[in-house]
Amino acid sequence: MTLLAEDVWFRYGRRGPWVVRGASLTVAPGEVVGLHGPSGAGKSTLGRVLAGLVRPQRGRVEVDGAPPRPDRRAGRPNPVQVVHQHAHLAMDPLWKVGAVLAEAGAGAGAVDPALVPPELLDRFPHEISGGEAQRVNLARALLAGPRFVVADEISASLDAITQAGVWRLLLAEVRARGIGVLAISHDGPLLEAVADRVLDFADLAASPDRVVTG
Ligand SMILES: Nc1ncnc2c1ncn2[C@@H]1O[C@H](COP(=O)(O)OP(=O)(O)OP(=O)(O)O)[C@@H](O)[C@H]1O
Repeated sequence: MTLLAEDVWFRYGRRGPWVVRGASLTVAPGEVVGLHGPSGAGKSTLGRVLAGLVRPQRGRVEVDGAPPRPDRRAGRPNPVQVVHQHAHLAMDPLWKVGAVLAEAGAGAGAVDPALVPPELLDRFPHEISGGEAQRVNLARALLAGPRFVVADEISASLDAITQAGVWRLLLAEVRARGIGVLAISHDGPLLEAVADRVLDFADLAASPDRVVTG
């Protein structure tokens, strides 16, 4: 089961500039692939395309031969889960952490206490730190039983020690479960430290003679 993007083109609106221009990549099970590039390059957009949250105008995205999407009839979540940079924004401020995780399917003992310590469960999002909130979001994504995780600048707002802790926990979980990760960041050294290989967003673009016009 591989996450595959082949010659993907994406733009916002019918006349907007191409943000993703002929990108192709694969992420294998258990592999951590870094995606590096400057701010505004289109990395998050490509991440959203890979998770099936938006459809490319051209090209294809597949997980094991099928587009990534939830199977609501079978009650199966999307096999590609996204974790975003702004952890607190991804949580309902009126829901306690325990309720957030229960909604994601957490039964007793389903969440590794190293990831979300039990004392956090009875707190509201504004009562936990940014690093703790990001760990809750990682736990929520993992509860969906994903085959792949798009980790989009997940540690950009955290200090170095908290950043290292979040990555250590995520890498332990994905290695243990054979989950593939696309780690998106503008931080090259971070990606070199956590990823098996690092792709440069600029290198994913089609050569100039293949650029689509119109
Ligand atoms: N919903 C949207 N509608 C229109 N344009 C958008 C939308 N989202 C992003 N863009 C534009 O697409 C381009 C790529 O944005 P994107 O967020 O994918 O870049 P990025 O490389 O992830 O940047 P960053 O590292 O700052 O998050 C930017 O020019 C941005 O303004």
